[in-house]
Amino acid sequence: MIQVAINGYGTIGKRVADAVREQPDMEVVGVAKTRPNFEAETALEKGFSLYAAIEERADQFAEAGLEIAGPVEDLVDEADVVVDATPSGIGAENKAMYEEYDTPALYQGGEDADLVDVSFNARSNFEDAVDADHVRVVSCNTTGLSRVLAPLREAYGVEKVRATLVRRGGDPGQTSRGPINDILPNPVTIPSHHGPDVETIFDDLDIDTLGMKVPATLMHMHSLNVTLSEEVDASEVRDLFADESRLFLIPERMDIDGSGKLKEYAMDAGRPRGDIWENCIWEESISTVGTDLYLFQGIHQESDVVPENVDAIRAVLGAADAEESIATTDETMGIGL
Ligand SMILES: NC(=O)C1=CN([C@@H]2O[C@H](COP(=O)(O)OP(=O)(O)OC[C@H]3O[C@@H](n4cnc5c(N)ncnc54)[C@H](OP(=O)(O)O)[C@@H]3O)[C@@H](O)[C@H]2O)C=CC1
Ligand SMILES: O=C(OP(=O)(O)O)[C@H](O)COP(=O)(O)O
Repeated sequence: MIQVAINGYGTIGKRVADAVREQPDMEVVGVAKTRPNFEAETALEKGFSLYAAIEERADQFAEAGLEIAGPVEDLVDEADVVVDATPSGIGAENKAMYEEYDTPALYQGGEDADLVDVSFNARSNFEDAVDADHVRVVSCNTTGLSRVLAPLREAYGVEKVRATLVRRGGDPGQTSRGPINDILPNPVTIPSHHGPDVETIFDDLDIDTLGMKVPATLMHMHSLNVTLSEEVDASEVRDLFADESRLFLIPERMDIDGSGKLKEYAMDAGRPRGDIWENCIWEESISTVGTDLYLFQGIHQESDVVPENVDAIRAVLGAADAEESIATTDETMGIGL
C-alpha cells in the first residue's frame, strides 16, 4: 500500500485525503495543519492522524483538546509520497524538508512551475512524471483547459487557442475574498498566467488567455475558441468529448443554465461536498465555424484537481500507467456524471 502524507488540510488537501482513502492501493498516513479549527476537528473525526505543521504551535492543539501524532517531519519521513496542499508559496518553503527525508512531493497550481521537475495533468502528460521527485499538479483552470486540449490535439491537431476565463472571486469558505460588486479584468495584463501555465503541459501549444474575476464562489467559467488543424463537424467533437471520462457534456434536456444548477445537480447526485471533478461543457455550446471550435465550460475549482493528485501519486511512484491509474481513480471516486 502506498503511504500518503497530506501537508495542508484546506480546500484541496481535505478533498485529496478523502480521495486517497478511497483508493485500493493507498493509505493516508496523516494530515498536517498549523492550528486547530473545524477542519482539524473533522480530520480527527474521520480517523486521520493529525500532525503539527509548525512545531512551536503544537501546544495549541492540546489546548483545544485535539490529539497530535507528531511533527510534520515525522509524517513526511513515514510516507512514500507527500501531497503538499498548503497555500501558494508555502510549498516552495517545504521543498527542502521533503528533500531532507527523501520523500517525493506533489505541489499544487499556486506554486511556480520552476519549483518542480514536471507540471502534471493525468490525461495529457502522465508519463512525464514517472519517477520524478517534485511534481506540480497544475491549477484548476489549467487542468480544465488541458483536459479539453489533449483529445483535440490527438484527434485533429490544434493551431491556436484563445480562452477567456471568468474566475470565481473566492471559494465559498473564503470570506475575505472579492470582488463583492464588481467585474475585474484579472490579471489586467494579457496574456493571463493561465496560457503560459498550459504551455508547461504542452510546450508547443499556441495559446492566449484572458482572465476576469467576478462576484461568484461556485465555479469558474471558460469561453473557449480553438482553431483546429482541420475542419471538423461539431457532432464529431461532441462524440470525441463523450469518450473522455473527465469531461461531462451537459445535455440540453437537463436544463442546467449555469454554475448554480450544476452544483445543485452534483448535490442531488450525492457528490461529497457537491464536488464536480469533471469539466462541465455545455453540449449545445460546442460549435464549429470552419476550423474554429467554440464552447463554454464550467470548472469546479475546489475539486477538479483532486483526481489529478491521486493519479500523480501513482505516476511519481511508477505504480501504474496512465490508463490504469485514471480508470482506478475514476471508478473509486465515482467520476463520470
Ligand atoms: N481553492 C482552489 O480553488 C484551488 C487551489 N489550488 C491550489 O492549491 C493550493 C492550496 O489551496 P487551497 O486548498 O485553496 O488553500 P486553503 O487555504 O484552503 O488550504 C491550505 C491549508 O494549508 C494550511 N497551511 C497553511 N500554512 C501551512 C503550513 N506551513 N504547513 C501546512 N499547512 C499549512 C492552512 O490551514 P491551517 O493554517 O489552518 O493549518 C490552509 O487551510 C494552492 O497552491 C492553490 O493555488 C489549486 C486549484 C484550485
Ligand atoms: O489556481 C486557481 O485559479 P487560477 O488558475 O485562476 O490561478 C485556483 O482557483 C485558486 O485561485 P486563487 O488564486 O484565485 O485562489
